Amino acid sequence: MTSLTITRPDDWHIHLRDGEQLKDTVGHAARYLGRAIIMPNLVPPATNTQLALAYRERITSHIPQDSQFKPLMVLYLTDNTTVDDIKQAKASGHIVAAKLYPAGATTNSDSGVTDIKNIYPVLEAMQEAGMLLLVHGEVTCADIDIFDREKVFLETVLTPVVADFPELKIVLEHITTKDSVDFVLAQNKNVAATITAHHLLYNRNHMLVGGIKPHFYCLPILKRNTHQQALVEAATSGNAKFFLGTDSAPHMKHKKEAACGCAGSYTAHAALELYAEVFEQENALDKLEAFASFNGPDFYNLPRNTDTVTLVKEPWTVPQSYALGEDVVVPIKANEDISWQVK
Ligand SMILES: NC(=O)N[C@@H](CC(=O)O)C(=O)O
Ligand SMILES: [Zn+2]
Ligand SMILES: [Zn+2]
Repeated sequence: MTSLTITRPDDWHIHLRDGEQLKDTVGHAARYLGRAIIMPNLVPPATNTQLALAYRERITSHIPQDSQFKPLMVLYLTDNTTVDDIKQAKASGHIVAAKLYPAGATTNSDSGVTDIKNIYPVLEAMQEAGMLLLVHGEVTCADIDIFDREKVFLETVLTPVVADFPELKIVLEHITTKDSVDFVLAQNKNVAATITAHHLLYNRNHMLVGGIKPHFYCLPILKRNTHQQALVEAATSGNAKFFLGTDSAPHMKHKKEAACGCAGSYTAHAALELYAEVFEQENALDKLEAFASFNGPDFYNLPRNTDTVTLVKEPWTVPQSYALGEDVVVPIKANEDISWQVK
């Protein structure tokens, strides 16, 4: 196959950052995505409607005229989020979900939730309002191994939440383990998951064998290849519980290539193209449209996009970096070829 036309895709988990970086991150995201769920882990985080809507304005000011890109905003949950915060967010019409960052689990999560019980009234209000809960699913206990943090989160946090809020729609974001695939499959229709391109393309050997590769360091951390294989099977299965969320997370080059490097991998320069490589390898290009363009809006109860984009098989070489404000970001597959591009 040398050309593939699908319904315009959306990205159900992306980081655009803020300030001088926005023109660059929005530029990449707005090239062909219809919508994107914009992560709220800014400094300071977007913890209320006013902050989220102001952030939305800053994003939209960078969307090119000819793009139809639409940012979907997310509220950052803290121990202090109130039921009223949820009601206001829902009423705004622009905030479609709230995000659970266990405090300390990932980049800019220090203001996150320290104990899930602290937000039980908020989860109740979200369930009632029909607002989705997005989850960074890792525990943060010092004595739990970093490779086990997602699995332990399923057992100790998510299992009770699903039992206590059966009507709450939950997206387990950027899943990295077979445990999460099995968990999501075992739940009712209100539990789904996003999968990144980098977790489909890589496992921890890519990050650690032959020298440490900081641009593969993201959270949840890349796991062993058996987990990678389970993710590939889930993504390419056509099952409606799994959909596209790149978790494209730009960090300045010098903050990644450092003695203590930041977590996050940048994929927005080639989001759909990277997934296409995986789906092609699996002989599953016919399933790409469901994963990229149908399952996400269906789960969010939003209309599917009505126009199309076309991928063509014309190899190109990824630049070694892209502008990111005053600095640069090193993308996934820097200096390597990608066989697909969006026309
Ligand atoms: N995935 C990451 O490793 N980093 C993300 C945060 C997140 O999504 O957990 C970031 O904001 O940089
Ligand atoms: Zn996360
Ligand atoms: Zn993320």
